[in-house]
Amino acid sequence: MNTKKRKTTLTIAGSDSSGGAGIQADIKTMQANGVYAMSAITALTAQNTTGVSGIFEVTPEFLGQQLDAVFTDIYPDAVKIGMVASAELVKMIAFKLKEYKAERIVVDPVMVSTSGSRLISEEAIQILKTELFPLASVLTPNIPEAEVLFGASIHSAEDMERAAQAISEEYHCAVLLKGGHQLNDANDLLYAEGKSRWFYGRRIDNPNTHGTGCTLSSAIASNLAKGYGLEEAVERAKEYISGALAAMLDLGAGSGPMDHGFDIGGKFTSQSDL
Ligand SMILES: Nc1ncnc2c1ncn2[C@@H]1O[C@H](COP(=O)(O)OP(=O)(O)OP(=O)(O)O)[C@@H](O)[C@H]1O
Ligand SMILES: Cc1ncc(CO)c(N)n1
Repeated sequence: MNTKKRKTTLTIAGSDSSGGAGIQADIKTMQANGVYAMSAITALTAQNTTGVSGIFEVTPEFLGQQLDAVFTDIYPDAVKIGMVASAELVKMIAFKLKEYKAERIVVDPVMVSTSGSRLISEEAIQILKTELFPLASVLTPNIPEAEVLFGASIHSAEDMERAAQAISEEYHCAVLLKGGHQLNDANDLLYAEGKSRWFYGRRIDNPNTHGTGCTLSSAIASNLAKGYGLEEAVERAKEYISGALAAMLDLGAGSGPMDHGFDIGGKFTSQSDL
């Protein structure tokens, strides 16, 4: 009998019925990056490329049950956290991650969907800061989220540097400030262990950007699970998202999903470089 092992990842996030963001984007990304994907769902959303029409949260107890089921059996090598709408759910996640001593935690502080719907309460943002950020290996805010955390607006590369450093120092974790909301380029800034590094991206002329944030954070978690250091994990994730956007999939009436099936030559799925 020939059996094999595989590196494992867990996404703790909301479901997107249209499959472009949330749990579905995370699982597609993890699969495409060669790791085994598991999920603990915080909420169901009724959502498509044009907007979010409903949110149905699970109870904190049921989220806890999902986390117990995963951690006591197939222990994840890395964890990605996405949409968590309420303070009680955030508290449950923090409690379980500490109980199970989870490592390699990527926190995407999802606040508003690509289509403009609010996905988190004000109270939950406060609890995220105090309970979950300190457990993170890296936080991945976009520019509007970083403005909320930094408390000032961000208009330039220098503003991004100041904000990433301030957030990193305040919450004692690395920060990847994503530049997808800039007009002319798609450069992301990593601030970790007292130094910053830019990851330059060519801006791809594709209006279908539903789930870019979920995809990037899941690709980073996959790479951390595979054993890459943070900088290399981000570099490879940036390459992955650029490829998924450049594949120019066009589905739905609004901002459509990316293409996770573009991995020509198995560069991302390969386990041989581990
Ligand atoms: N048009 C684009 N061309 C190239 N890269 C892009 C483009 N849009 C976003 N990205 C990249 O996608 C990643 C996600 O960034 P973005 O700022 O869009 O996240 P987000 O706003 O959290 O995503 P979401 O829309 O899912 O909430 C970053 O690496 C960013 O540079
Ligand atoms: C469920 C879910 N998580 C995250 C996002 C962010 O784009 C979204 N639109 N939906």
